[in-house]
Amino acid sequence: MILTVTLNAALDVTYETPQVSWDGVNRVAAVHRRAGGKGVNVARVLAALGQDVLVTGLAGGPTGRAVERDLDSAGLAHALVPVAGETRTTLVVAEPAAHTLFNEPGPTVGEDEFADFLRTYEALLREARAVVLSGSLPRGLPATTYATLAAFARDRGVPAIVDADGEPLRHAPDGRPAIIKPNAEELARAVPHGSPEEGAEALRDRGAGAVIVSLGASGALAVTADGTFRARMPYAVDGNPTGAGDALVAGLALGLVAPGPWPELLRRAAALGAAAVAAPVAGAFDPGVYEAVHPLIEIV
Ligand SMILES: O=P(O)(O)OC[C@@]1(O)O[C@H](CO)[C@@H](O)[C@@H]1O
Repeated sequence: MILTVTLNAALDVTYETPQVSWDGVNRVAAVHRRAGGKGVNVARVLAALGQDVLVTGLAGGPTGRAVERDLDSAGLAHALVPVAGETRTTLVVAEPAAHTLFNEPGPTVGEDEFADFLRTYEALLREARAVVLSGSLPRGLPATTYATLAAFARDRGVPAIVDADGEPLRHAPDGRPAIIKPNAEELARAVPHGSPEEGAEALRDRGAGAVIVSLGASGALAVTADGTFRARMPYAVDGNPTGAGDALVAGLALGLVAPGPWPELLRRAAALGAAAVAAPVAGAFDPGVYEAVHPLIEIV
């Protein structure tokens, strides 16, 4: 199976509204509530593609239980390690032309709780063909956490993908993951000087096998051992971009369990990202958009 790790799991709430009045009362047209956090979204996309997946991470309190119940009802296998703190809620305010996110920081995790997680992680790695390490870290965990988890997996022969921001992204190459996937803003924060290509090369020089930069409607950039490739999108897909990066990561994870030429892997990953924009909530994608856009993506 493919293991996805969501240390800062969330109950994702999406409010659809025609227009927000920031100093007034807003009536919400539609509400979606479901288990989220980036690794959960990756797992949803992989499961929809017929892959065997398992969700792990940390969950606590009534919100953590709501996350587990929602994973059960989605038919997603999970082994979330309990923590004393309360799992967070994230909120997307979705207007037709703007999507505003409010991400709570999440619980504070103790050393003993993380040690419990490591024991579970080690056991699950024995069955894993690839591991995805995604999203923010809850308070209490060091910025080296993803580097540690990637190195742990690598030592056991399991390739890892890291999708992180800030200090955890800066440290990620130290764990020598197979792939690091920042978006352009995250990459610019981690490597402030130079172009996205130079930034990606810098992360690769420091230990990542490949660096894939998601560029929103402009596609993606891949700096790999086989060369540098760009996915150019034929058109911009309208919708909710929240979770598009997670769908792209799901595509990259497929490439770790069934390797192929980078141009093909990148085209599929970029098509999944675009198809996720067409779905109203993170973790979903529109198969029709995927089929339509996939053959039109140019790889240069
Ligand atoms: O706060 P993080 O962990 O960086 O991001 C969390 C989050 O906003 O990312 C997903 C979209 O990628 C949402 O489903 C989710 O809750």
